[in-house]
Amino acid sequence: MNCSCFGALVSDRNKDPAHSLQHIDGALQGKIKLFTYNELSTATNNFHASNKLGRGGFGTVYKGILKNGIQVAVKALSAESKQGVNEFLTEIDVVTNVKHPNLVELIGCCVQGNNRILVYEYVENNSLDQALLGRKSNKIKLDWGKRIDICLGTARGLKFLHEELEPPIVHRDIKASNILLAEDFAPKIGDFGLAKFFPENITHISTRVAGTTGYLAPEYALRGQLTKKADVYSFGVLILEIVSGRSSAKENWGGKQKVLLEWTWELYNEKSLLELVDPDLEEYPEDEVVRFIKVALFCSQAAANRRPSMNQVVAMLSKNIRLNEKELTAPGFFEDADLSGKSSTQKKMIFDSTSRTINSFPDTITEIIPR
Ligand SMILES: Nc1ncnc2c1ncn2[C@@H]1O[C@H](COP(=O)(O)OP(=O)(O)OP(=O)(O)O)[C@@H](O)[C@H]1O
Repeated sequence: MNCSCFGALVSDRNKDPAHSLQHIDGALQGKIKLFTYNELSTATNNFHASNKLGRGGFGTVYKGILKNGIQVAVKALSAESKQGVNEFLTEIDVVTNVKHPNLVELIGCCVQGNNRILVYEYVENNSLDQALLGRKSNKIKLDWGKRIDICLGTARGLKFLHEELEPPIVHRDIKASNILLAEDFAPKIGDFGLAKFFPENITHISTRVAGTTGYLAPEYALRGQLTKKADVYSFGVLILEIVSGRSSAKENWGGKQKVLLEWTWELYNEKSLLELVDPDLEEYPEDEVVRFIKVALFCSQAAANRRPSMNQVVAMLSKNIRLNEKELTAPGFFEDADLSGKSSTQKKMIFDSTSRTINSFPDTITEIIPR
């Protein structure tokens, strides 16, 4: 599937900073459903607070009902949003025509005056973040069966982005708040605002580091090297959250100052991985839970080239690939990291999110052996 319909438009805009939104509006005609501001204002009861679904880094999301009765999520980008017209177009470019049951569908947009609004399919059951890690009132009871489906569905969505699109898409911000749960709890990956086109013929894109601390792959956080394997790393951290019901953003797991991944490695070494399991989970098959945790460790290895592809991850989760444990080289992978020139905030972010974890990596990690 080809999804590069707006590439030219984005680069035109780069050349011409005075490029007007009206001009863009013209360019979008026929490529995506264009809503008027009035249509969306009516759908959301004038963007009324009672319809507010949440607020993200780029603006506020409202629930709306279109004239034809279809429910939508309307993401109004704030005027002061860091997401400029380029990113807006990138988001549209990336998600238009990209359809998969595990991806949130972009239905249309509105580019009128200074308004930049995205219209997505409405996803019923809030974000995984709220359901799993949120306040008690927002929490949803997710049994082991649902958790398997969420892991597998998310993996299939990512596999689609990485392996089945031309050019492939690296999401760049896989995290629990970007996984929405449908009525039947099927996961849908949303928020493609940070996604970039990723042609197969280059090994990585060196780019401004975006994404969320705690989920960031070390080579991406330290060197800005972005490959599909950065998403694989984040997905590994996400599996740990799903199995444990614990947030990767906190650093107090295992009774000491430890991030979730660090604690998991410790439990792995002690052969007590089941301690990680969410205390809210009443029944679960132990061997399967351990397998999922090990897949998470495969995914979040320090060395990007040791991480599996999403194709392999789907196979590992569905038990089509046998896991085998072998000696490997993870520690010291980033000893040569050059942090000169990084601001103290950048250094803190890097160390918080990655180095402490990397330093505690054991000598033995697992390798995938196809059956
Ligand atoms: N398509 C949707 N259907 C239902 N609710 C949605 C939809 N999209 C977003 N939401 C709700 O709006 C909230 C904010 O979403 P948004 O994508 O703007 O930010 P985020 O992912 O939480 O954070 P960030 O922008 O920093 O990544 C989500 O947590 C979710 O509760």
